Amino acid sequence: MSFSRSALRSSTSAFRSAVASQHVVEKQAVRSIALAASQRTATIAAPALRAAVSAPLQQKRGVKTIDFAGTKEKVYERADWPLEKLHDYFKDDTFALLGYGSQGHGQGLNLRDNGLNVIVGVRKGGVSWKEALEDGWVEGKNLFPIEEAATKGTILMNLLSDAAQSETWPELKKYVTKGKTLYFSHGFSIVYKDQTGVIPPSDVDVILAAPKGSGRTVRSLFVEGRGINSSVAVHQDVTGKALERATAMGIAIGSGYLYETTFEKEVYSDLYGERGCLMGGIQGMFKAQYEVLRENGHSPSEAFNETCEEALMSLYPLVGEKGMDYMYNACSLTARRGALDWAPKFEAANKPVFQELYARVKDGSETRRTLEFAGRPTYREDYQKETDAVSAQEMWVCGKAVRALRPGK
Ligand SMILES: NC(=O)C1=CN([C@@H]2O[C@H](COP(=O)(O)OP(=O)(O)OC[C@H]3O[C@@H](n4cnc5c(N)ncnc54)[C@H](OP(=O)(O)O)[C@@H]3O)[C@@H](O)[C@H]2O)C=CC1
Ligand SMILES: CC(=O)[C@](C)(O)C(=O)O
Ligand SMILES: [Mg+2]
Ligand SMILES: [Mg+2]
Repeated sequence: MSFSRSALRSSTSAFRSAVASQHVVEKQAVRSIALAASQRTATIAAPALRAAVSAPLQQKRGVKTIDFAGTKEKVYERADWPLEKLHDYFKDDTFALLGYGSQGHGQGLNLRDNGLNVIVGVRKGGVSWKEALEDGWVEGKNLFPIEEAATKGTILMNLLSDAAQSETWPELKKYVTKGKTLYFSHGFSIVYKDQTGVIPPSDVDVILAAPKGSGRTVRSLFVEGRGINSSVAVHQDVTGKALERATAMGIAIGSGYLYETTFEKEVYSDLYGERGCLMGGIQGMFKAQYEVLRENGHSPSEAFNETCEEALMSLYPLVGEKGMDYMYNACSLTARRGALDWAPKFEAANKPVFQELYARVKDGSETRRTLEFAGRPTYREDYQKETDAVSAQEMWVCGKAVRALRPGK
């Protein structure tokens, strides 16, 4: 008897998740030598390993309420859902992943590697269709036009673009029938229903697992045996099991930890964050700093190194790894003194901008703008023009040259 591809995949991914869980245990210093030994033999004894690893982990953990800086919040984790449990839980389900953008790619491949029954539904002949074929999805087997996938699926994963979700809803809602589960990775369509028109029938569970990062990272962390943080929420609970289902799905798509929230809180914070510190804010802050350096006679490379390169290659990764205080302590006393003095000034200057942004997210202005933009017949060209203009900024042209000089390139 030879190994089937999916059996192989599920045993290797079981190994990955076991190894990832192992990291957590290591950190807690409760790792036993016996477990380490079984980990080394995992490739030849995956089922035995799974049993050996998951059983003790289940007993040791199970913490559901964690104190985050004085506020207790609910968190679910991968150790609660060993692969066998996921397989059993979803044994009668077909995940119909509708859309194959950044999230469709990451979540779809992770579900597939976890050995779950997943099919992809995208427009035939579109860019996503081609990309899905390149990723090994097979037409007629696990790759279908959207309507066909929606018919076959028991769990409809709406991973179309947010604008396309509202555009396709009049057609798609026919397939959202009693007993199915409707899943999103964003609260957009549901929360801004007055703008999107997405109002699910009252006899289906409506759930969310929203990775807090790019779909590319959803995939790369999973492949490394780690897992992304995701938010998890329930909009409609018909079965009484919606939260459990959302949690199981969050793990199945490759999350490591799941943070419980609501659709509303998820979408408000997400739209706010990406416009702020995650994307819009850093572009604006970098550019302002760079320009003042240039206005004062500094060369492009000096301005870029002192603004972007040092931030991204040296100091920010330290913050990510061990916190702001660690990064401060890794810098000179001179730098620390100045940063402590200037941080409150930046905070005061930025806070009104953040307040305005949050209000615009909450009152629907930001989603209205997105839908209006995506509805323009020329939106692709318009978008390209705007991002080309960013790439053409001297700072990023210079950045290209600096990146090319990184040792090891
Ligand atoms: N990008 C990310 O990393 C994150 C995204 N999310 C959320 O996940 C969801 C999916 O986002 P993302 O993965 O970025 O995908 P995109 O927003 O890039 O959307 C891409 C998909 O939508 C399809 N699509 C677009 N227009 C239409 C249409 N009119 N009819 C049918 N299909 C259409 C595309 O198909 P085609 O190729 O055929 O055009 C493609 O498969 C969104 O809700 C988003 O907010 C959440 C967390 C992070
Ligand atoms: C990657 C992510 O989570 C974002 C920035 O919110 C998004 O792509 O919408
Ligand atoms: Mg996000
Ligand atoms: Mg977002």
